Amino acid sequence: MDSKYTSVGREKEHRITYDLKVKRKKLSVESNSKNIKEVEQNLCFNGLCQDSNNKINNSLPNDVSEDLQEARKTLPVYQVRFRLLEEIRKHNTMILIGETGSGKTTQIPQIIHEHRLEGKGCIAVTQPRRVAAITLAMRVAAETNSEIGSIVGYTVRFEDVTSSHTKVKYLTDGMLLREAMTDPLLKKYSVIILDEAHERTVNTDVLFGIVKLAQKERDEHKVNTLKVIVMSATMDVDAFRKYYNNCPVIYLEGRTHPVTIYHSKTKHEDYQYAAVCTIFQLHATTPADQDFLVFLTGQEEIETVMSNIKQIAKEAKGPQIRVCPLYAGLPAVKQLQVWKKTPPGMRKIVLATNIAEASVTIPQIKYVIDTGVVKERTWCTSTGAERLVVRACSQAAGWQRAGRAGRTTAGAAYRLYTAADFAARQQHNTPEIVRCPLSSTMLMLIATGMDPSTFPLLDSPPRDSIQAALILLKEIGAIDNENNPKLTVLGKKMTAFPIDPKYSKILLCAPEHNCLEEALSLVAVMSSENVFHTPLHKREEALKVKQKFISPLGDHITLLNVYKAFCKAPLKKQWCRENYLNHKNLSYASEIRQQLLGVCQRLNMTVSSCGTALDQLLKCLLSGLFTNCAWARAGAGGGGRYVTSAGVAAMLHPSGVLHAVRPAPPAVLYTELLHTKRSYLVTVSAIQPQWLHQVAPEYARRCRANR
Ligand SMILES: Nc1ncnc2c1ncn2[C@@H]1O[C@H](COP(=O)(O)OP(=O)(O)OP(=O)(O)O)[C@@H](O)[C@H]1O
Repeated sequence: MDSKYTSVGREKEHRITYDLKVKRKKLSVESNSKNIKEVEQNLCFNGLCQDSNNKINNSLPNDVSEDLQEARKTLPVYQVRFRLLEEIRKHNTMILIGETGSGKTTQIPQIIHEHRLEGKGCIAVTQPRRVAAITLAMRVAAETNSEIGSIVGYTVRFEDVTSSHTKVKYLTDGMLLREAMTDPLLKKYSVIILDEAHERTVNTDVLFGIVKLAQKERDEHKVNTLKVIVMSATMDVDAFRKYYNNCPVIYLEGRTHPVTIYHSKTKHEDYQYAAVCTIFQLHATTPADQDFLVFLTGQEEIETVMSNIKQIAKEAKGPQIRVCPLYAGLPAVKQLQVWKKTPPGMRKIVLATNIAEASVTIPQIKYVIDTGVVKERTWCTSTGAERLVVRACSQAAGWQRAGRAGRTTAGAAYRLYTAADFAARQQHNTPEIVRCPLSSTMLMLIATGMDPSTFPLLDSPPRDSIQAALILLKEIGAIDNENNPKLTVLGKKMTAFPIDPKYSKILLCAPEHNCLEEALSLVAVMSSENVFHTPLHKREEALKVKQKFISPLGDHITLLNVYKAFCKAPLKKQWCRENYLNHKNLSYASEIRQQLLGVCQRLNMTVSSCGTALDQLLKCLLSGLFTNCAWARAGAGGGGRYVTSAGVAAMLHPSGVLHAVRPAPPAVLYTELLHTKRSYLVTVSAIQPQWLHQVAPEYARRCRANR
């Protein structure tokens, strides 16, 4: 037993101390054996089995009523609200651990507000993902019987649904960071709840430091006290506790509904195939009102599995199926369709990336199918190359995924990997801050008046990453120097845009090139996902159709042509289908454009068009992306081989329009450097080498000297 930890238990209303690790093990208790047996019989040909050690269960009643108020009362957090309030009153910082679905995110802010603990201030609850922030706010508004945006609201990128009356605000961690740029002490808030701390997104990691410093400074200057609550079901408690000066850890026991966990008996070579098999095995044997949630790695994979399901469903036994995709690049309206009830007799199958992994409740999900993989972007500081890797997710992610079942009724999670595989996985997520480019983060830190070299981070990123980010910011003119950086006038304007600083630089330079109309469209499309849809079986046809959009200047102008044609098309969905374009991604781009235009208007920028003078647009692109130049390699036989300004040998990506052009242009501008088996330049345009001297003379001189 360790006196560091406090447990507030449903059955134990008095304070007890536990060693958390022992406690977590104790949660894995015996399950309902009848249930397991039935499932085993139905699924035996897929090699799935029940693992009696990895089952979440509890002794709570299973009688969730339709009435929201009654439902609240059954949640473990609600049961211990008075003890919890006492702890919150007593401590200004605390860590709160509680099972998935126990009511941390929906109940704690409400309980604080019901007892007016926030005083004149507001309660902020941060979420790593926008879909979680929106749906949680909607749920809590419904529970408090208030209109969304009044007492309970949300703020996510490009959308603020709050008012002066808002007391409980769900917001993405990125949005709270943006608020910190104008008010580093976050004075508006008296309570900040940092939820899903285990996710370790770069924004959450920075926020940990921002609130820690804000709290200290507010204490020192006797500004209203800031209470900080760090929450998760699966976090690395010891590391966090140390970071927050040995603050108390409150452990909340119990969950409302049990979740039984099954592991595959054997390893699956093809997890997509295993997922589809599992879906149809369950589909044939379970009632229609029990929905499925399947975790996959990305949009393309989701679309492939979706089309497989639709194909097989035509002949499969079982109820009618509605398949709903859920991934970050999906327009907000489409994401929220996942929460729409299906008509009686129809089963919903949600195919999601890890954006549905934490925080969200999709009410009818009974079964979670966890492929156990995640797609992660990693980045190389020295070359600027990004790598997209599909890798095994952490144990914490596995627990979170399982926790999406058992929210409104008992559920089960089918892990398409073995128990031994699970046991061998890393316990916690690798912090994003150690593997991603930091220019946006550094810009935000500098904007809040922090010194990047002394800023307290839970895990420090490699020194090279910080240095590379500062050099880039200096080069694009956002800061005055790298050692004691201050924002320039341009840098200050860049912070108004919630996008990569290279992209905001493009927009800010656009008026002088007379091309803000086009730059907005292009930046919006580049901020969305791939707009081309090239099905394998119709590849030739799709490529033929693409010809009508192609510009000899390269991929950027081709993308612009697509976007312009999309805007003009009257029947957009049908038009996209006929032209092998992704309707969802183009609609999302149009949403982003609208929001970016709003920022430009607030900054009084002149929105004009360069018409056919597309050189102007390319020069403007270069003003933000000049560090992304590459030169044709001498003696490479004009075969599309290039070397980047960082000295990386790379080829034009075969999907690009310049790939087949001979002779290959002497100099190009690229959006992305991607490493797979080889290094590729992705989304490329031809440029005139002298343009670089015009838009970034200092950088051009250095490049020439290095070449
Ligand atoms: N949109 C919703 N529809 C139906 N029930 C909901 C919804 N949101 C929350 N609930 C109910 O409230 C419970 C508590 O949800 P809450 O998000 O507060 O839990 P949590 O402890 O924060 O979980 P997690 O750690 O997974 O984020 C859910 O298990 C579910 O029963």
